[in-house]
Amino acid sequence: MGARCARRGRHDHRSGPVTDPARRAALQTLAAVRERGAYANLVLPGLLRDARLKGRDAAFATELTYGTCRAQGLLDAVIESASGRSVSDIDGPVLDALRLGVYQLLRTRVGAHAAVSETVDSVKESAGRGASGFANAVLRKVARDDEDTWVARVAPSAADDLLGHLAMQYAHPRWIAEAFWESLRANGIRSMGQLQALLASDDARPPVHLVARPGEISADELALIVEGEVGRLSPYAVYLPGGDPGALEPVRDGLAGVQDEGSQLVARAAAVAPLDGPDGGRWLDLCAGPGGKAALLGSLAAIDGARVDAVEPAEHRAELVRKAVKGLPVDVHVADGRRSGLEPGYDRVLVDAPCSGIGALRRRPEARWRKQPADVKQLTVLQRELLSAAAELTRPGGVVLYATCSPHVAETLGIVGDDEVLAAAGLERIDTRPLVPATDLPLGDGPHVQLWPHLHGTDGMFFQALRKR
Ligand SMILES: C[S@@+](CC[C@H](N)C(=O)[O-])C[C@H]1O[C@@H](n2cnc3c(N)ncnc32)[C@H](O)[C@@H]1O
Repeated sequence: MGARCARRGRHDHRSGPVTDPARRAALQTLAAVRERGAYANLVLPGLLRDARLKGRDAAFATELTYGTCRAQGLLDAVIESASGRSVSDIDGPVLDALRLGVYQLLRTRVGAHAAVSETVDSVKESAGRGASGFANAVLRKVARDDEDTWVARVAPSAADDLLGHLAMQYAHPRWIAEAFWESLRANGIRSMGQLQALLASDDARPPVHLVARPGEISADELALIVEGEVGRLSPYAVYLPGGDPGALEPVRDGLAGVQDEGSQLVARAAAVAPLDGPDGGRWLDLCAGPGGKAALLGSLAAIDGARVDAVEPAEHRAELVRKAVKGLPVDVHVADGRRSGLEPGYDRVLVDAPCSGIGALRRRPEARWRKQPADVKQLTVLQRELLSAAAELTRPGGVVLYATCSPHVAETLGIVGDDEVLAAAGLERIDTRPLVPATDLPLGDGPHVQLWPHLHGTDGMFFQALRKR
């Protein structure tokens, strides 16, 4: 279930501006997401700064904004049921306010009176009296019942359609819940309880993971400084209990960064996978932007005396890679990975392929409602082409590490589980599980690794190591 806000009716009695600054920042972000396809996590921090919101107020605004984005499908179903109107017939600013209001009513401990009156006031301000009367009627109706009652009303019945029910309950588009279920089964997990746990953890506020840069600081030292907890899987991971990671001294000084633990494991696997023959120190990151894995690979390369070429076709993303790898033995190339023009003979090649990203939805609040099943088909063509380009650039006995932040079968086993694709590229699968440091957590039957938020606490990363014949 979504994380609950701990604040009750703080904004009941106010003077001054009609909408309080936290809700105003949330509404502005929701409008940017709806009108211009903005990313909530890129828009909100600037608005918080402009409004000088800090500490608990910033946390409140963040929870409202991201929670409302994540839960949109469920909120819309409730709004449609309570209003008798399709959300497509409701004006954008009114719909934003209703979503924010319904989120507060169903998924936070904000008092009902505050949630309704704040929403009604903001609608009056943005859309006039008539619209505010409509918002008032809808919210009062929603406020009569709790989340479970509304889910029972708007979701398919669990007895007839359990997957559809769970998708609505945990605010996921049905096609994504179906893709998760297909992937769980392909990974030998056949219980609907596991699907439920996966959707629930994907629907909750994600923990912040830090990476302690190898050669700069250890995870133990970092955990001590930031009062965090050392990670369970990656030797570089630290879990941050809360607060703004950008404000931490080790992050500001470049000793640590923000990176999901699963992504850390991928970069590490690319650096430690066993080669046939000695490592000549030529490493390649073929899909590098924005540079999180390139930075970790670069730190490991520095220790091993290796050098990394990092390829990224989008100039603005290549610039992010340059910033991320500053001071490390990494050369950034703006190029299409399918025809990079680089000299073949690499010992290690990471293909962190462009993918649907449905394994990392918890970190991208609005993404699940924007993605379409058709995106996947197009991406699989590109994924195959990048894998084949990677194979051509790898020396015999070298390793290609294919990874996605998606568990979708078409993007994972559909690519590296396809014997014809691998034979054409001269690649063979090697057991990837030993590339994850010893753990009690289940890693499946291999030879790939599929991580899951509910089992491993990471994003849903997939990776498979492949040896070039
Ligand atoms: C999943 S992201 C990589 C994330 C990155 N490895 C990191 O850890 O920060 C995939 C990247 O591939 C890039 N990309 C898209 N098409 C590509 C192509 N034809 N060749 C190489 N990279 C491509 C995208 O711009 C995107 O930056």
